[in-house]
Amino acid sequence: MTDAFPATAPKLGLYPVVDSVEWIARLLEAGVRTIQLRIKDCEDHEVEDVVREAIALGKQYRARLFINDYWRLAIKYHAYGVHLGQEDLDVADLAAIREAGLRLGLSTHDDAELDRALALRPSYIALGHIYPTQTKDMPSAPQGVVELKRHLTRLQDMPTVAIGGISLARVPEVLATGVGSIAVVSAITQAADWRAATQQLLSLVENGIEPAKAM
Ligand SMILES: Cc1ncc(COP(=O)(O)OP(=O)(O)O)c(N)n1
Ligand SMILES: Cc1ncsc1CCOP(=O)(O)O
Ligand SMILES: [Mg+2]
Repeated sequence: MTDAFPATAPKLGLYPVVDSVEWIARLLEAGVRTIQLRIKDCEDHEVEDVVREAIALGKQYRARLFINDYWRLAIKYHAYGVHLGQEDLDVADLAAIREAGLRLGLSTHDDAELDRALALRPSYIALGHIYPTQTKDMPSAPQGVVELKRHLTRLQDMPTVAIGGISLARVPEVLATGVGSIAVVSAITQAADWRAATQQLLSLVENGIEPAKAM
């Protein structure tokens, strides 16, 4: 059996996914403790400064900062973790990520992808997209909360994250599935008042989550 990736918190809580150091800084200041830097379609050298700064901020706030896609830079600057999709798995050096001590989060959309992800023993598994989303072109249909709940039955001892089209109003029905974390982009970045939206999301999603013993 393959070695497991390092553990993360059993429940990751509110998990904003953002595309700049400015967003990382303001959300960490607002109390977010799980966050992802997601900048699409750049070469490593184009994003290196941003990734390095984001990782430094994550450490300053003792936050769980995941780098999407740029796993080489995440290793180079000792990020808390990396988030990879199924296509990324075909090219990333998973052994190097694990040996560097980084946590690994994986995207899944269906049972076959869940099988593949579980076999890799990642730190968390993300399930999506739950609802229609304007933020990313998705080739598949939204899975909805009934399918999410069915998938979660296979993930009893695995930290889980739901993503895709999750608005403040939809949070209660997503949380009712038992998922441990809610990842959002537009619910924060497109909100009329991002600070108020973040506080409302934090109190809904993190109410009742015990502080993790380890990061
Ligand atoms: C928490 C979380 N879940 C899923 C994704 C999507 O990742 P991926 O499939 O690699 O697609 P891109 O984000 O790279 O377009 C995510 N980023 N975060
Ligand atoms: C990156 C990603 N992966 C699956 S859905 C999605 C976008 C989620 O954005 P939003 O929360 O605005 O729907
Ligand atoms: Mg990706």
